[in-house]
Amino acid sequence: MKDELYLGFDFSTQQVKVIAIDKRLNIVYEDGVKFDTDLPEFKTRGGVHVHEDNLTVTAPTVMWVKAMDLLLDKMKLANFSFKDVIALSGSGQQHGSVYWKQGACGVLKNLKPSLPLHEQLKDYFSIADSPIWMDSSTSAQCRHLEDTVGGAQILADITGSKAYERFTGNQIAKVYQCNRTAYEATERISLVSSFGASLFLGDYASIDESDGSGMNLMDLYRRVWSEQCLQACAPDLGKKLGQIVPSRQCVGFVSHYYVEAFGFSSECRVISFTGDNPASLAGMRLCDGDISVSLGTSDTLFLWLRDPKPALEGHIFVNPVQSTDYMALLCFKNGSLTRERIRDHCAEGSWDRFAEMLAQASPGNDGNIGIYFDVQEITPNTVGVHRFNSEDEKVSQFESAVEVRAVIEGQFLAKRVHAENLGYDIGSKSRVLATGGASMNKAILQVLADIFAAVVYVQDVANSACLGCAYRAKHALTEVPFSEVVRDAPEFVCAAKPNPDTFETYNKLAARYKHLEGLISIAKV
Ligand SMILES: O=C(CO)[C@@H](O)[C@H](O)CF
Repeated sequence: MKDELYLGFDFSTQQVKVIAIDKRLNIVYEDGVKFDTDLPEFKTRGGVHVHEDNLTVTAPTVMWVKAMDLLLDKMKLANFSFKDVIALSGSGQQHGSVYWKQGACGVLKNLKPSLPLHEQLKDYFSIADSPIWMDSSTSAQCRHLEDTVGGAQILADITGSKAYERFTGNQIAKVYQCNRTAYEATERISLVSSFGASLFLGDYASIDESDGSGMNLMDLYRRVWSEQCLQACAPDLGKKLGQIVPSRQCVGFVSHYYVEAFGFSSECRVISFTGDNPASLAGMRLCDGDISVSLGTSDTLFLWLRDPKPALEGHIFVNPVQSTDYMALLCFKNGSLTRERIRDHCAEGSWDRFAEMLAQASPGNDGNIGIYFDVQEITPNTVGVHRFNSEDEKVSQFESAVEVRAVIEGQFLAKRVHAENLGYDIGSKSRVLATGGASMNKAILQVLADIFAAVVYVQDVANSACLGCAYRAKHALTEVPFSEVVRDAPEFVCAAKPNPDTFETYNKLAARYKHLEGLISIAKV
């Protein structure tokens, strides 16, 4: 019987990943290409280049293209049945931007199946190194944008967020101001998500409503570009960005390149790509009332919203699977790379040893609190590593087991405190759905359950963004609600139940964390 497959790709910070599902939602293929190890010629660390100013962070655009070449070749070598793919979609790290040079569209439309993508596209990016979400170099552009529209809260009311350094409008403004020639040589500006869709479409793919919400440029409610925001960032920007489309839009069929080079059906549909976090919301089949914690390069916390209240903290995006609804997101830049640094320094690079040490120190860490912002943090906007003893006195170091517990408790206390700022009720019986690399670590999830006083669930797929895109590809070909399409997906598994004996300890620690984080933020300012 002819199979019916759906593909979900994810252009994330550290790798390009893919998941294939069949019509019963079973995962039938999963793979990835890691930038640092599979493409060492680009000399990235964690998939990125941190520049000397320690604020500018980019990734080579053509590295992402070459990773896609390698991934498709791996699938071909594995005899993946491309001909059975009915539809594909994907996601990309949010906020990053790709600058296509004049003439690039012609090359995209006429890709030669005998050559790899990267060889044909490598000369068609007007900016070779894409700014990405870890960049913090555009504070001046953020202030200008907020001043232009009348202030931070007005910008949040228009776009869903106050101005953030990583948001694409501010990044484009910096390109226009600092690299005018390149900006003027740019025919199209894509997000990483719509760039991925363009590779498959063989044409420029439109930006979707959900990922477009993360640019400080889109009117959140009207779903069109805000003219005043566009003009505040750069001239002729609307033309370079193209139109916005719904996140479930079929943007066309795969280009002849994939039909001839890999055996895709010419009837294989390309469904709009979206941001990695909106895609994770889909992959985790979030329901109203759930809270999701994605523990990846960045840690993100997001929830489904019907009635958004844009604020001066966090973000509101259009919901990727129900366009009348929204999603709230908090992003913590110091995520897995910080945990890995302390694992390497304190636990000989071993997660098993890390888990053993986590168990050596008791919940609450005898009142010791660590705040580890190795790089400029987003939530809140400050940087530095700070350790405090039970008397709130700064100390210069912790012994290893305390340091291990402090980094995990500190990161999760931050998530709880900022979620409560957004109105999340810790006492509610919400489910915490965990995903991302660290969600495979039970010891870490037990701390999450205790701090949130909630049961933590996982699904046996860490790549929720890829899975979400495969689900979205299937959903786009139907007229039923997304929840109907994923109804028979494998249930989430309880990974950790909160220990009630820790509730009082963490209530007190959360209050102290909030106070101490406030102190270090003011000190930074
Ligand atoms: O900036 C973020 C969300 O606003 C990050 O989670 C990126 O999407 C990670 F790729």
